[in-house]
Amino acid sequence: MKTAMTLSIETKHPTAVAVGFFDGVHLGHRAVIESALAERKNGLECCVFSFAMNGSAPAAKKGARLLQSITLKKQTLEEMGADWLLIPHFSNFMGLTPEQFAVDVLLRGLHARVVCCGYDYRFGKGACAGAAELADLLAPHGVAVRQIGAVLDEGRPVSSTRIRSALEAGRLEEANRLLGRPFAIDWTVEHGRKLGHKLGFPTANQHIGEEFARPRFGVYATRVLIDGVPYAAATNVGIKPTVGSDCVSAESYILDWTGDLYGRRIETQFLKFLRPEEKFETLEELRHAIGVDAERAREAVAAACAAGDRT
Ligand SMILES: Cc1cc2nc3c(=O)[nH]c(=O)nc-3n(C[C@H](O)[C@H](O)[C@H](O)COP(=O)(O)O)c2cc1C
Ligand SMILES: Nc1ncnc2c1ncn2[C@@H]1O[C@H](COP(=O)(O)OP(=O)(O)O)[C@@H](O)[C@H]1O
Repeated sequence: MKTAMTLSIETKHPTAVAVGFFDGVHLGHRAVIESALAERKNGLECCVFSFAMNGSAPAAKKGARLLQSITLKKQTLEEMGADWLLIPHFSNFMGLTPEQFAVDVLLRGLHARVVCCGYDYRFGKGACAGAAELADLLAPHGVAVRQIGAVLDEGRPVSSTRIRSALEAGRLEEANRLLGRPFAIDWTVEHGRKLGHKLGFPTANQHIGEEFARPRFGVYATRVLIDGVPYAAATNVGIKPTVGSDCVSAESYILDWTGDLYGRRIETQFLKFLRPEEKFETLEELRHAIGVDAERAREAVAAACAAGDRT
């Protein structure tokens, strides 16, 4: 998959373009992207047109915590089989009229023959246009627009907002079901206070930035991928009230693994919520609790693998 931050691609090959921000690449997003991917059999390349929100964002997305880093989004789309991922800054096209976006970007820049969008897609300056306007603008050029209906779960549309709420409330199973795979973070491992080694449970610390979704504070059974190899782990998300911390992090004690992870990017996939984060009276109580968590995590990860959960 080729990735660019531009509003055009460097080949003249005709494409099927999936348009949307696609935060989390959940089941609803997948339906839109799969519609574009299906055009590969007709000789079109599949191009996903997303964007980055550095400083400017569509009104509907302002302040929303993101479900996924750009690296995880790229990885997911690559696994799905997209040929192109475009992630220009939103500010590079937010001022375009609907016609400029349709003709200059989709048609001339991306050589679109088919454009696939979601049930609530908006575009053009101030989000002034939708799928019907897009179809009207592109039909004279022989470009088809497909609007994909909402994918429902328990009668309600799957949405990034719904997934974020489920995560924050500790309803991890619901979040993972709507995502179609486990919620994951892939931040670089940072140094902590070196207390983990003293407790007998070294932890790989991944800081969760302000702009990203935070699962409910507590302990989770997780799968950690180190260079793509999966290991069971027990991960605490929160502020470590027993020892105190000024930022939110995910700290994973990785079972049956030893080595140095500082500065390395690991993927932590959340499989099961085990318990809320607690303030313990003593470090000995904390140490004991982590030992119990580790065994529960081992069982939960084994059960998830046995149930055929994606690795
Ligand atoms: C499985 C697990 C569960 C944890 N649960 C808690 C908890 O309930 N309360 C808490 O204050 N810290 C909890 N922690 C975080 C520990 O306080 C932290 O890992 C330890 O202090 C080491 O910190 P360091 O990485 O800065 O050295 C947990 C850590 C792990 C790995
Ligand atoms: N089983 C393991 N799980 C997690 N980290 C491990 C493990 N074994 C060794 N490490 C290493 O130890 C570091 C964590 O040690 P710790 O004492 O908790 O220090 P810190 O306070 O910097 O997190 C990790 O970043 C990693 O490099």
